[in-house]
Amino acid sequence: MTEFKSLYLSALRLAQWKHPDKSVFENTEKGAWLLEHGSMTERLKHHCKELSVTVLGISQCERDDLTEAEKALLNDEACVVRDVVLAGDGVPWVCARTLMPLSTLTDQEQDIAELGSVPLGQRVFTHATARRDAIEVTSLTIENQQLDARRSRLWLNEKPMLVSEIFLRDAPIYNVEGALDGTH
Ligand SMILES: C=C(O[C@@H]1C=C(C(=O)O)C=C[C@H]1O)C(=O)O
Repeated sequence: MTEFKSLYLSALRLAQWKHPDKSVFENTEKGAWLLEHGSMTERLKHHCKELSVTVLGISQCERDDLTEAEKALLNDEACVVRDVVLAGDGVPWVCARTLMPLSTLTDQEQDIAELGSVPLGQRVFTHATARRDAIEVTSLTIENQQLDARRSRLWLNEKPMLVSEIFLRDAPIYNVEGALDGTH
């Protein structure tokens, strides 16, 4: 799993995010994935029998270690960082890094820092107040593979988290057949 931490998570940390050009993504399968406002977990589950989450690490990121964009999108405060790999039937599909401000992890949201192998989306999107905004995208070339990635802000009880996801080479986002079934 160290490959994921060094290769993919560091690429996510250094990514240059861009606002998606709707004309490029509108009515495309890739756009449907990258601009998904609902649960990515649910979307991925439609393409496998079992979706699993492996936690690569839980750490703390001090305020000064956030980028200016991360400070602006969050509450400009220290965060818990959750690094995971999501796998469909054992095949790694998404590497994800979530910044959770300490003020988000309060009251009913205290448990989110200790989700373990429960997918974050499964916890967040069962709540009526859950919503996603500030979706940005990029393309990352890692080991000669061009991979799609996105960053978005999740809100739960009006408290933010910033989720970055890189879609690994076997992810269904790249599966043209997946577009044929029209389900997700
Ligand atoms: C935010 C979501 O949760 C997914 C699961 C994650 C986790 O368990 O840490 C992180 C990012 C997402 O791919 C989602 O399903 O939309």
